[in-house]
Amino acid sequence: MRIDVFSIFPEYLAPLKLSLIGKAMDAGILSVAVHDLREFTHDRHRTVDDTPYGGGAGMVMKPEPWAEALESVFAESTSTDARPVLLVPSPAGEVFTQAMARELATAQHLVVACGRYEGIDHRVSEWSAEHADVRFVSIGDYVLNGGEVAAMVMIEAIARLIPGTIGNPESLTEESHEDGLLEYPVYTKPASWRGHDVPEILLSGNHGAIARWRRDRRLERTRAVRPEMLEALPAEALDKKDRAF
Ligand SMILES: Nc1ncccc1[N+](=O)[O-]
Repeated sequence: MRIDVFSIFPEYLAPLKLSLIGKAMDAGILSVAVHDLREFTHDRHRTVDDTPYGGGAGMVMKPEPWAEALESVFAESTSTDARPVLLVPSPAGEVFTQAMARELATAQHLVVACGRYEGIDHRVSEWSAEHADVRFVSIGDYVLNGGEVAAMVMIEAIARLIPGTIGNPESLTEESHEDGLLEYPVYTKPASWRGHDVPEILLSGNHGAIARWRRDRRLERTRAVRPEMLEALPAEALDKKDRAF
């Protein structure tokens, strides 16, 4: 997968080079390029914003720098069969979920437009729709100062699902939100620590009982913290023992 991120604060995206994403990039599984939007301006002040038509506070990002920036990578989209996906982090977007991360992990080319100020001139997304699949996506119902942090969140959630990125794919199976239940509590040595002991069952070596215990903890935690997730589960996802729990 190729990811191109555009921002007026490219240094905000520097942490992407660390840890898993860094390794995936070194392994050639993933390429992430961060571009400075101001490289696509031509005036002395490298202007990217202007006052909003219709009045109102704040500034709006001008269309032309964005069009030149996006054009520079839309054209390079290696795969002719799949159009690039343009992700626009926005509080007005569809909510980002694990299911969406899985869907986007199959894309060949992701382009992320990090807006600042009051947002990007809407015509940019209209124009982009001729060249890419445009998705406005929100990471949550709160307002950030720009799209950069949201871009980091989404890129990490997506990139870690690309085969080969995570060392042990097994570790992806029983994670929160992967199959509709929250994950079970985890423990490691020492067995007894400051008066708190690891649940006996986990030391028993009885793998069937351990699997049941873990499943019960997942049901318990999901019911306590996210009951709506339990309601949303398809009937066949819960076996008889689950329902008895
Ligand atoms: N919540 C947000 N606030 C500002 C920009 C982007 C955002 N988001 O969720 O993607």
